[in-house]
Amino acid sequence: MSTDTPPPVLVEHVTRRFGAVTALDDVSLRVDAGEIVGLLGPNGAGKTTLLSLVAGLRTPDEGTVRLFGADPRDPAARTSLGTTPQETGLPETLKVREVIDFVAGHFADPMPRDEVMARFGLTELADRQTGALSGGQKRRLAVGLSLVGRPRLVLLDEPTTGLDVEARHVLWQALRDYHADGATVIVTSHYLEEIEALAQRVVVVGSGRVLADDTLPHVLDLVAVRRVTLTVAGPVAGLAALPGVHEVTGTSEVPGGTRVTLVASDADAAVRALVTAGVPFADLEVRGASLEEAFLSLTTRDAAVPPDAPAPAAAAAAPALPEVAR
Ligand SMILES: Nc1ncnc2c1ncn2[C@@H]1O[C@H](COP(=O)(O)OP(=O)(O)OP(=O)(O)O)[C@@H](O)[C@H]1O
Repeated sequence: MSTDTPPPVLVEHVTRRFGAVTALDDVSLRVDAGEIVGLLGPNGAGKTTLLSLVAGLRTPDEGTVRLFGADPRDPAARTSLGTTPQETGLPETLKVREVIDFVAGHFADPMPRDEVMARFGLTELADRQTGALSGGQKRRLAVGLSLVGRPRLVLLDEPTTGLDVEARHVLWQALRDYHADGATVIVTSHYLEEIEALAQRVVVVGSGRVLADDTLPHVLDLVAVRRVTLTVAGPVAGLAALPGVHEVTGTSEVPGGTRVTLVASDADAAVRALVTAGVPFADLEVRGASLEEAFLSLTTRDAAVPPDAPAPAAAAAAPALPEVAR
């Protein structure tokens, strides 16, 4: 492939608002051919909006979006695109094989029906009406349909939400196989597990901004936030400034002092600092934080940094994407 082949996805300084809500705020993202990228972020982060811009379903208020170098609203560019939205309506009375054939009829060189069904564990269900499929089966069919046209780029919005473990694994394997065949894949999820199963590169989106864009291991480190809960017999002001601590939450008065929870990226450093500083504490508990808390701490850390200030964590987390060689 020549070096000047346009990437499947190029998003530059895109802002998209819905009334007073800024769903995306100066977002840049480049995805090169053959990448499998996870978009990770809490509800309302802007993931679906970003995919809808890439798919040409919406237009940005500011900035540019290119799909294979073209305007995503250009039907020619979209012929290389396969998408599965969060919710898919399937014609209830059509059988699985009929729906696949119907979609295949729109493409010059579709994936054979048997191959679609084999990849997604649907072979036994070929003659079942889609209205009689389970949620997981419907989802597998919906994702399978997005691949019928052999797209070079696949956008999947929360492909396995609500599925049981087995259905989830079938879907993940099918997506990994399709990626191994050479496709570029972008998948959104709230679930770290899903992103871990699929993505090599992870883009963390929060409050409409790219908070991190890195390899899976680096992002796992970044979101490995801990909750350190302890009872402090004395003032708690100042705990937020301890090394490794992002924020102090859940303060309540209890016998013996104040019960506080520290959200920390480095619980060991925080506890060492507590001891070194001679903070009188008891009933220490250290637990893994939820992904939502990790997002929150990433968001607050990012927001706390003035735009011009050198910010190691935020700078490492959010490189200027178009310039970054991947
Ligand atoms: N059509 C719309 N009208 C008004 N607000 C919208 C619209 N679409 C999205 N938003 C708002 O934009 C923000 C981003 O939403 P978006 O659906 O892109 O987030 P998301 O990360 O995909 O969330 P989820 O994980 O819940 O799907 C949210 O605050 C949402 O309420």
